[in-house]
Amino acid sequence: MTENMIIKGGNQLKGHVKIDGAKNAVLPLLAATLLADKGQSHISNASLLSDVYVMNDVLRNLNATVDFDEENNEIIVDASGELTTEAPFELVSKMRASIVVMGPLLSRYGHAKFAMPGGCAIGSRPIDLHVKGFEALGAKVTTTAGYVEAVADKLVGANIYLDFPSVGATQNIMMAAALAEGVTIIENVAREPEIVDLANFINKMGGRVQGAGTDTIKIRGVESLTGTEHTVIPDRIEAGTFMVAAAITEGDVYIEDAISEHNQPLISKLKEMGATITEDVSGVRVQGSAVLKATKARTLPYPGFPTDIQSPYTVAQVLAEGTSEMEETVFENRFMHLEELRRMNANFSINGDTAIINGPAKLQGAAVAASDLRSAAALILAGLRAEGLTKVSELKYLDRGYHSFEKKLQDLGANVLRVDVDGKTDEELAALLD
Ligand SMILES: CC(=O)N[C@H]1[C@@H](OP(=O)(O)OP(=O)(O)OC[C@H]2O[C@@H](n3ccc(=O)[nH]c3=O)[C@H](O)[C@@H]2O)O[C@H](CO)[C@@H](O)[C@@H]1O
Ligand SMILES: C=C(OP(=O)(O)O)C(=O)O
Repeated sequence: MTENMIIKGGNQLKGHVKIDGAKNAVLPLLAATLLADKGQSHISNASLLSDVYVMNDVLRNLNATVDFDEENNEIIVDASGELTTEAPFELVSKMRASIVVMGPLLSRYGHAKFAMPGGCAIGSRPIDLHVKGFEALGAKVTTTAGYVEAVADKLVGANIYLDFPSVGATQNIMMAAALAEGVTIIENVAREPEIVDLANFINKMGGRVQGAGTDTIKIRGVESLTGTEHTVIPDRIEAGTFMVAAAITEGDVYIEDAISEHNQPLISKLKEMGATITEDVSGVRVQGSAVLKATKARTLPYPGFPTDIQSPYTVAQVLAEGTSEMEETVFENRFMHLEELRRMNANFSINGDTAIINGPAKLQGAAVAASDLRSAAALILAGLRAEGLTKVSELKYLDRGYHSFEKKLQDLGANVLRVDVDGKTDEELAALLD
């Protein structure tokens, strides 16, 4: 069976969509549950994403008990028994974010051995900053035969400066320091909302983390941590994806649970394009305009324009009148979706880390393949504005970060279906959408 998303463009999106819990928040929260040697952790608003299932398996493989109540989006983790401290290649290779499990294991047991995560389609993804942090806390870190191993008799608080505000390194070091002796100060840390969510969780467990959301985090190590209850923050990238969907279809969509403060760069860029955006405490309403204006944007760590919304947003730039620019400064290979969009009639050139996009393109439906989760979303958005049939393959990427994406789009009036395309002609597929 080969599933594709098939789309016939032209419909304006109208109505109301509710955002799920953030992938990039729930994954480190699940890792942090391993810090608790007492009690259970109850994580609610956990989205049914393939990455979440993989992280649950990573925890189970380490000997934690994990129950996923899918009806209620709640994950209950009991890590109070003895855990193992090694994660094999088969699991780590499924999801590089599993590396954030090292910090909690090192903190609690003074040992963690993990298969080195490789790069991925969006770029090389080293872990030197994670390692530097572990070493500063007193661990000896070695890399042999594809595994990275950290060992410490005792972790002791330290001052650490990150050369780049890496999200994963900030999380890993924060968790490693949670049970270390004394005070750790990490400077030039990532300031993403998901970092704040993790700090709040550790503090509810009995930890002492200050400053999350600023560029310096201070952690006072404690003796032990206890499982607690926590609700995952809404996914700002899923919210942003629906904001773009509304803007490019001249739609009118209320995105419930979108926290506008978490999406300011995107909101301001969509307004610059001509969209009308109204923010309130429960969500964000986006009304698209008939003509989109060209913009220039550059991805940066938070609170800059997020790299994860870059691919969906460039679809709006492809459709905008005039010459737009997108500079990608975080990952070196994150324009793969544009090459697929070229097959749908997008007009652009790439100069180093900048895409120069000439619009407005009159998009034509085509068969296109996703190469990472945000390119999957971007190609589906492009299909919403393309003439004729668009077929997006490699949906395994989409499932990493978007739950029920097609259902949510259908509810907003999009002509989209997720179907097994094996043995079906384009005419047969197009007929399914009529
Ligand atoms: C699960 C999760 O939360 N994933 C997010 C997280 O990934 P992740 O935590 O992997 O991203 P980082 O912030 O660490 O990476 C950003 C940049 O720093 C570089 N780097 C990182 C670590 C390191 O030790 N050395 C180093 O050079 C990376 O190669 C990359 O160029 O933040 C990214 C940047 O916002 C997002 O795109 C991902 O969606
Ligand atoms: C790049 C992403 O995730 P990950 O770091 O898990 O690959 C993303 O969410 O867009």
